[in-house]
Amino acid sequence: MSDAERVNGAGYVTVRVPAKVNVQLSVGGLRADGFHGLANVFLAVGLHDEVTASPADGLQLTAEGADASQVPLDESNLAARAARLLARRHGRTPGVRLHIAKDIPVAGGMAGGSADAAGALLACDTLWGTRTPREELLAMCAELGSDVPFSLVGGAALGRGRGELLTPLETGGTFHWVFAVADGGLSTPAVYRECDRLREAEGGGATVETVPEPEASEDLLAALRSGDARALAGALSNDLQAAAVSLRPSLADTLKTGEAAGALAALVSGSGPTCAFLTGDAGSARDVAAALQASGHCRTARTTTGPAPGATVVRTG
Ligand SMILES: C[C@@](CO)(OP(=O)(O)O)[C@H](O)COP(=O)(O)OP(=O)(O)OC[C@H]1O[C@@H](n2ccc(N)nc2=O)[C@H](O)[C@@H]1O
Ligand SMILES: Nc1ncnc2c1ncn2[C@@H]1O[C@H](COP(=O)(O)OP(=O)(O)O)[C@@H](O)[C@H]1O
Repeated sequence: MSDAERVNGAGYVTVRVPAKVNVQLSVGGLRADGFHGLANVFLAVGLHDEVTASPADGLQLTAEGADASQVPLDESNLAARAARLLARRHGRTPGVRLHIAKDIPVAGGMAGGSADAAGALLACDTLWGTRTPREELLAMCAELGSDVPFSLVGGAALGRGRGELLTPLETGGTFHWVFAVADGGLSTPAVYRECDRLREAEGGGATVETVPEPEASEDLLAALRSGDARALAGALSNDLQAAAVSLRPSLADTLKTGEAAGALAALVSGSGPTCAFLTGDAGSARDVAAALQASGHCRTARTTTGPAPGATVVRTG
């Protein structure tokens, strides 16, 4: 029997996966394995990719959406790597066609590739009827990338280690955000390297011997719990922001434009170059987005809310 016939009745499975913003990204020293220890507070937001898995004899990959041309469709694609990893775990061939409907900016600091990896794992597990235990799925996510476990889980969570060791966090309300999407991405490893370079240039060193172990901010966790946007605005932080701005100085103008238009706070999302603006309500978010759009300091400005649920099966047929 071919993989195409071995599908437990499902013709396709579509999984929806959210983007993230890091409301706190505290970066520790460079570890011997090339990663940095983090206190990474993730918030999932309502920009989504959808990954559809359907039976095929080999592994096929397609993508659609405004940024689809920037998505690698070779072996390096994180969704394809996820399908191969799951197939290997269950001793089967990765017979699947994966289609990515891409709405998360590519290389934008919003974990779009991680979203597709988590989406492909859940879609293939559902299509193949392999019923992988949640803990094993999370371990496979961590193998695929530091941010991938959070894409599966969604909501809000503290990521320790390199970001893969998650503790879910309570949130007391909905936060309104604007995201200024830049033209072109930034490479995550390059931004971490720039962070290390800046630390060394300041004379402090950049390794675990010299940089203190990062900790989650109690004020930030309390603001998330209470749902108080003003309190959250006062507690937002990103240790990679200076490095992202150093590599892309125009981001400073983008951040200022959103603040001047009434955002409660502005910060770079993860490794950037997407800039995130926290606002008090939906109306203020629309105003900030309009000002950003009119300024020409970004390619496009998107309004949305968080927290959003993690990877979810939304359609089967
Ligand atoms: C910066 C963050 C913040 O959430 O996200 P993005 O802004 O890229 O979305 C993450 O740490 C990105 O996580 P992810 O994109 O999954 O990274 P990985 O594939 O695991 O690692 C890619 C590379 O980034 C660097 N890296 C990543 C994670 C980490 N804790 N320390 C690191 O130094 C390493 O150079 C590593 O080789
Ligand atoms: N499914 C995917 N979607 C987007 N990028 C991917 C994917 N698979 C691999 N990549 C690679 O990962 C890099 C980082 O992309 P992405 O996850 O969108 O950004 P970030 O790490 O800034 O959140 C891209 O430049 C691309 O080469």
